[in-house]
Amino acid sequence: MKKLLVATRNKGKAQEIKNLIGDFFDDVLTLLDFAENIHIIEDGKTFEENALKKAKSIYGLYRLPTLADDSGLEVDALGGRPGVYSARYAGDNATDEERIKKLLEELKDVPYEKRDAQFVCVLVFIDENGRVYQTKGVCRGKIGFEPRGENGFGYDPIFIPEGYSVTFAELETDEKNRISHRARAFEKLKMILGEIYNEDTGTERHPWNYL
Ligand SMILES: O=c1nc[nH]c2c1ncn2[C@H]1C[C@H](O)[C@@H](COP(=O)(O)OP(=O)(O)OP(=O)(O)O)O1
Ligand SMILES: [Mg+2]
Repeated sequence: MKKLLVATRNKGKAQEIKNLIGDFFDDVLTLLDFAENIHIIEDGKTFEENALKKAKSIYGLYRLPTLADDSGLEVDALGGRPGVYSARYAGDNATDEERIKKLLEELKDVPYEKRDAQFVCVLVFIDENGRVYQTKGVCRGKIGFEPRGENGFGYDPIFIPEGYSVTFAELETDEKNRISHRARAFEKLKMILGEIYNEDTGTERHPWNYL
């Protein structure tokens, strides 16, 4: 019975991770399944630092295979903000709606041509032996002028991925999970998991190729 612990409290993110992880693990648990109220302070300056901190904190407690996802939205017109502060952009206890409202307000005078942005996802995986692996995925797009769609979570209702005219929240779950920043980071992670857990792939084990 192979377990994976996912160091997240975000329901939407947890669901996507369960859809994206594949069948390397029999059981995928998140912090939402734990009785204890584990709280990790995300004080890193980069997605990489925060993902590593989340993964190490949980691995240190349970010594089981552990995955952390640190992600966020970088808006070109704002010099990359909110970036690593995406979750806390409108204060610690704000809702997704409040974060979206604040971002739209900040961008109210920015024309469509200048509303480029990207979602970034950094995954850190620590295996049962304590080895650390990291992957990253980026998805470019535009910030819309008003929220549209009901699917997904977070900033999905205002993010229009490149090549589309609808928001992430208007896409079917499966479609978002084919093209998102998280999907791209998972494609690389799954190559690594394939090498760690299916030794018969015949490929050499050089995880740094996937950074
Ligand atoms: O696909 C996405 N679609 C919409 N919004 C997204 C996405 N991916 C990240 N985001 C937003 C949510 C949150 O405002 C921030 C991530 O912050 P981040 O610290 O990584 O996650 P979190 O605090 O919500 O949960 P946790 O740290 O427990 O995993 O970027
Ligand atoms: Mg967080």
